[in-house]
Amino acid sequence: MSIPDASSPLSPVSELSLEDNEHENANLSLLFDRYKDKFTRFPNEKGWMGQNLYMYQGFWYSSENAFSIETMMALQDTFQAHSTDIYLATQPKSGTTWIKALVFAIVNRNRYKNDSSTNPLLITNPHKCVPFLEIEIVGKTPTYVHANTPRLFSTHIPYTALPQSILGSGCRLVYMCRNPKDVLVSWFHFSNKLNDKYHVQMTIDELFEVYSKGLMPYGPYWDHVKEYHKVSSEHPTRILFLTYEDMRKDTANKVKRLAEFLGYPFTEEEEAKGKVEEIVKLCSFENLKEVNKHGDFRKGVPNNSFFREGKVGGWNNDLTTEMSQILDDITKAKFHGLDISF
Ligand SMILES: Nc1ncnc2c1ncn2[C@@H]1O[C@H](COP(=O)(O)OS(=O)(=O)O)[C@@H](OP(=O)(O)O)[C@H]1O
Repeated sequence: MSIPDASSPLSPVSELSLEDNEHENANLSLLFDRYKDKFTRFPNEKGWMGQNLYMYQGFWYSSENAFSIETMMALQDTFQAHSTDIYLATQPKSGTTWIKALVFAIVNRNRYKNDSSTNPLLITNPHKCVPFLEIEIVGKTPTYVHANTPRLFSTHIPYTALPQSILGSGCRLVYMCRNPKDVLVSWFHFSNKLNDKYHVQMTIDELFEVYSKGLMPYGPYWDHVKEYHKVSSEHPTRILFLTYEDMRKDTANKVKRLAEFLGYPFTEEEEAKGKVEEIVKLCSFENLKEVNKHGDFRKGVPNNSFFREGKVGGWNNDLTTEMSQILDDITKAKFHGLDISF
């Protein structure tokens, strides 16, 4: 696989923008109406933010937003993967934004110079550099993803619910997971930044209650991780399984591993020139937080809501000893016999 060089046509940064518009919303509701009859008959329960979550093939989905059960069903019916695509899969709050930045930076390292007038990572949210798979299907097609190869997408969809064309395409997929206690606490702070959008607040006790039952969008957390872990151990050249904690501990070596896996290994010359460290710095929490101080990713979702403290083990400040023990017990039972540690 060749590395795009500086002579490849550049995508203007303006093309990376994925703003809502009325026309797209109309297309979206037409498309989604098709699935309503079906999913409203699925088992449902109240979960995150008091939303009705629907159970489909063992996982819970919300409805009527871009990350919905309708979107997932529409993707299953229509999405066409390319064998050169790269997919980044995560449970929400597990480091999605970071892995998007890293993979975008690795793949495009010869396309964008490290200057703040051209490099998208110095201008915009990593979520706009690597679109969610969901956005593609709802008509908000960013020109960037078609203009450049490989196409980069991210998704929170569980492995078994991915569109068949992804499963059969032979493309590469990176999965990143994170300590479920830090994931819960990250959800907690993020959710309460979305008051304008949802007009609800959840206490940590309320969130703990639904989270530990798996009643979150794309939950249960544990089953999501287990599925990707299993397929990664069966197909290690196609699916790379990473943890947020390992990435944090040894970012430079993990970036090299990631680059190799993706087919974009660093040359000796690049390493000697400090290219790996440059990418680590470009995608660091501090840098991305600074770039995303202002503005909204979507209506009611501020860019800065994706950058809180980026710590390993920060759950300590918000969870009680009892909550921690309950989550540890669930994790121990669910991950029994698997080499997953945080
Ligand atoms: N560059 C970088 N390095 C390390 N950590 C980072 C980085 N960018 C974001 N974060 C932290 O990731 C948490 C948000 O998770 P996600 O990006 O998965 O959220 S989302 O699913 O896209 O909504 C959230 O974690 P918490 O700080 O614990 O809430 C972010 O702070």
